[in-house]
Amino acid sequence: MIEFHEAGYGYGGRELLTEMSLTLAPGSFHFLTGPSGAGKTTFLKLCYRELQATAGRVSIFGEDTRQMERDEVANLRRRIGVVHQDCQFLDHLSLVDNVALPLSVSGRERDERDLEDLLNWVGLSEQAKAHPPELSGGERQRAALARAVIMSPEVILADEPTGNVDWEMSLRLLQLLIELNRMGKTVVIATHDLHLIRQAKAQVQARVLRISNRRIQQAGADL
Ligand SMILES: Nc1ncnc2c1ncn2[C@@H]1O[C@H](COP(=O)(O)OP(=O)(O)OP(=O)(O)O)[C@@H](O)[C@H]1O
Repeated sequence: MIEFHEAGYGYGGRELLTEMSLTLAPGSFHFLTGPSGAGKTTFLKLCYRELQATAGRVSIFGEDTRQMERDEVANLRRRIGVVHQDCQFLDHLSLVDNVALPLSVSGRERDERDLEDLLNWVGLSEQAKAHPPELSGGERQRAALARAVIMSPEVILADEPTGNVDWEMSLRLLQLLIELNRMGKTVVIATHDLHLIRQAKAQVQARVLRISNRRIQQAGADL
């Protein structure tokens, strides 16, 4: 589904990530961990071709991302839902309009019933008309997850989806991501939270990738 072949990423003469070879198989569940600044967000950006590898190659859905035209990139992005670290909402739009935004951007029709079901799934039906600044951290994170899945993507990439929320809300978000995985979606979660990883491993077969010294490694059973 997403394959790294000796891929690396550098900028300004500095190599941030190097010699990454790995496959994120369809339906797999991965955690991505590593110290702050190690390159987790950068790795996720390579997974949805927000960035291009500066060495080696990354293939997404069997396509080499190096020679992609703009419309190919747009097509690929529709198949990948991203939960950004900072959520990035438009504050003048209501929560439901923010969640539905990817539909209007891609010219798809919006089905109010589907939207209602989706907000219900993330427990935000009551807040549908609220504006982002009125939402709590946990509500924002759940709204960001709803927006990431509105286009029925095959892959969900979540960048610190449980940052700034309490443990109870972290577990709730984790359950939603596990449900998505059980529906067959490929899930990658970047997180510092080792408790969350342990919790997930009790429920789902998750691989843990750790970025250390610019390289990505599969973490051992100690996690
Ligand atoms: N194109 C670029 N130009 C300059 N700096 C960059 C570029 N790409 C990444 N960086 C830097 O590389 C480092 C890794 O960033 P990244 O956000 O991927 O790390 P991270 O592991 O997600 O960190 P955190 O856990 O703090 O979110 C940061 O210091 C970032 O500022």
